[in-house]
Amino acid sequence: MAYAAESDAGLDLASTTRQVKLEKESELRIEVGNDAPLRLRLLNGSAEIYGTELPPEIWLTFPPRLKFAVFTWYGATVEMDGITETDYTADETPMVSYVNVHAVLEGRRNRAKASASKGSDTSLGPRVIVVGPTDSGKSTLSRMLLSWAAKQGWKPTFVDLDIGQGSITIPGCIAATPIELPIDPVEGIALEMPLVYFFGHTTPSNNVDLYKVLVNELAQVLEKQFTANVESRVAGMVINTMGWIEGVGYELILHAIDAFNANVVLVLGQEKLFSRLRDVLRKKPNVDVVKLQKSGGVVSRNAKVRQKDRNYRIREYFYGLTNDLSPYANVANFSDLLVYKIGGGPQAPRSALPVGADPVASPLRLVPVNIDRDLLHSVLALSYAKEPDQLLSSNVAGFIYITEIDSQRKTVTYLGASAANFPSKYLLMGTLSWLET
Ligand SMILES: Nc1ncnc2c1ncn2[C@@H]1O[C@H](COP(=O)(O)OP(=O)(O)OP(=O)(O)O)[C@@H](O)[C@H]1O
Repeated sequence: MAYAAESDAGLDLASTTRQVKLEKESELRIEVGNDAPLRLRLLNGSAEIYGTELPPEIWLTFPPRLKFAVFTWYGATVEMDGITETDYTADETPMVSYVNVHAVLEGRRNRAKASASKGSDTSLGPRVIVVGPTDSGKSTLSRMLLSWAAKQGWKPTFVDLDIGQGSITIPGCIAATPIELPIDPVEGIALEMPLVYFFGHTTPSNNVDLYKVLVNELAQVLEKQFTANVESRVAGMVINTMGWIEGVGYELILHAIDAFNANVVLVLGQEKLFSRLRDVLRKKPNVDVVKLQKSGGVVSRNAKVRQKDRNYRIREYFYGLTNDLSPYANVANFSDLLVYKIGGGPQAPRSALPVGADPVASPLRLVPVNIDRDLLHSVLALSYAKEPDQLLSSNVAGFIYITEIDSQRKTVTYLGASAANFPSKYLLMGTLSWLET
């Protein structure tokens, strides 16, 4: 695991170090200060961060603003060095109910594995979808369930449908990746080759039809992979969702449950959503709807903080969590790039339509984008499509950030995360932009 480890040598530990003793089944909740990282180590006992065990004695470095909890099942002492925004211990947590869910999922994985070894190719592991309002701890619970499963040697698939605050790649995308090791508390998910679809907006209301198409596409690709890969199939998936639970948001939850054939729905922190889903899903005997309590440690984030977090995620894509990556600045000719948007475009004039029909915008229409200064500061996705008509159904290899447009020379300057060639000439654009600061 890529822990940010350091030795003690040469460090002045006198000023801000302190020890915290944690009783069994309690947690230390921390918000790292805004300006400097925090170092923390486990001195004795055992403890975990969102399902991943801490190594004994090794200092870990947590970046500014990170919010997390160190939980212990049996008691532990940890040492901290640095300034926190807040830190306090809490002995009331929903962790026992969360680990009970994990135990039930383990049972299902074992049963699926046993039936697969008897030759059944219908052996399906649990497909868990985590739903609830914003800031109910959905991502955190998803992460725990994945890390606990990986610790037992399973390779569950993580599906992140949260285009606002996802944890696999930049905002505006839905994505999936296998989890082979407990998730690193500092670095997050170790990515080999995540399967990423570019929606291009941070709220689904910009194009609900496109969002559904991409969810279906991702679900179908995973279904195919599961058919070929018993290990993934029996480990199942954990699907994280957005916090939009009313109106269209609610419809999109039902759509995702159907698309992925979810068989366990975990509802965090909202009675109303739980009873609505339980009533609607009663028709499906194979789907269990389970209500879980929200942790008191979950930190609420307002719209401004969410926007900032999105910018950090984009920055992290190009520069790494601790500025450890060097992006590539490149120049391309306008003619080298074919940029498309999905949705909108000129509507058919009323005169061209049958009497009584209303002109509607076409949400799935491919619209070529002229390269001009409007593209400045846009984040574009590099599609695997070989032809324009594959753009809707193709996943993406990565992203570029447009830093300069020279209309006279007809060149575009952009930042890319790697020097590798683009997978094709086709790029996708949405409303995602970033101002590098
Ligand atoms: N027990 C805890 N102690 C301290 N911080 C926590 C705890 N649980 C969650 N958090 C923090 O609270 C924040 C919100 O949690 P999380 O991202 O899991 O919520 P969410 O429901 O997925 O939010 P969203 O709807 O925005 O996706 C995160 O920064 C997370 O690290």
